[in-house]
Amino acid sequence: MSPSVELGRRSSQETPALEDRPLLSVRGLEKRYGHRVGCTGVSFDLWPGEVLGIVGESGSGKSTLLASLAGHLRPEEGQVVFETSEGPRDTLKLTEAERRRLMRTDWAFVHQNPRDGLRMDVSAGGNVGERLMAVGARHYGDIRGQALDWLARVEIAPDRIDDRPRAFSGGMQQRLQIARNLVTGPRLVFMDEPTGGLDVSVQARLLDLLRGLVRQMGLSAIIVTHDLAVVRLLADRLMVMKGGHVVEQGLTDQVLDDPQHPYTQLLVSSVLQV
Ligand SMILES: Nc1ncnc2c1ncn2[C@@H]1O[C@H](COP(=O)(O)OP(=O)(O)OP(=O)(O)O)[C@@H](O)[C@H]1O
Repeated sequence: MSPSVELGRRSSQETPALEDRPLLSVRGLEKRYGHRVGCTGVSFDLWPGEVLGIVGESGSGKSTLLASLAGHLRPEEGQVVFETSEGPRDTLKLTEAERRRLMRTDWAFVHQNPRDGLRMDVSAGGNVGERLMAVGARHYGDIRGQALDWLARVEIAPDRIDDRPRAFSGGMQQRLQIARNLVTGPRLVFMDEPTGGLDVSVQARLLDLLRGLVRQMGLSAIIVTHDLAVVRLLADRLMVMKGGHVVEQGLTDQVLDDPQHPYTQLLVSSVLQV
């Protein structure tokens, strides 16, 4: 059985070819905290293999948007339509069991703090293997083999496979979290400040690694960051947020080299002055 989530069915007649449709289609998304706006009026399409960066100052609504897209928060308005292997589904209308299945199969979420995305009392190999088992893998030798392969891909030495993440550095923990998320070949990866909280040299190595994996695997990803260097390296397209609104979106190089909105101009020039 395909590891892709089984959600809804449409006949091939009414369903155009997969490549003709976005992987994720978001319309009019709004999340409020009481009277305070978290994010509002957010609409965009994400195409297969595309990486979208979301940038903005602290409090602009980036994390709220990401959490709303990934189903961690319940938005009050809007649609988040994902192209499942069985056809498009509005993920805001999934049952809790369907949503959890989606998070184990087609979707992955890389948290800023690896502790939120790893099981700290389970070995490195176990952390990677657990996600494989969640999609049906049962053969111990295969699971350990794939875990070893993925540890190598994220540059963790094979002799650390039985160590627990708390014995790892911050950078290693983040690389392990990435291996745990990517081992099942998700089709869409959400990343919340994946290089945040790391030393500059560790950040650079992680970014390099992420860029390699994104390209090799043709991953579709949505990456929230306040760091324009991260989106310059990773994102095909950029969305700039301010006060819960998207103020500008477009191709990354276009937005960064020729920003149209005064807020984006400020954001870009403040980085250039550093
Ligand atoms: N749990 C919450 N309860 C009430 N208001 C919240 C909550 N979480 C976020 N907000 C508010 O929603 C708005 C957007 O916050 P959000 O955390 O999404 O911004 P952000 O761009 O991710 O900021 P940062 O980069 O600092 O994480 C802010 O006004 C914030 O105060």
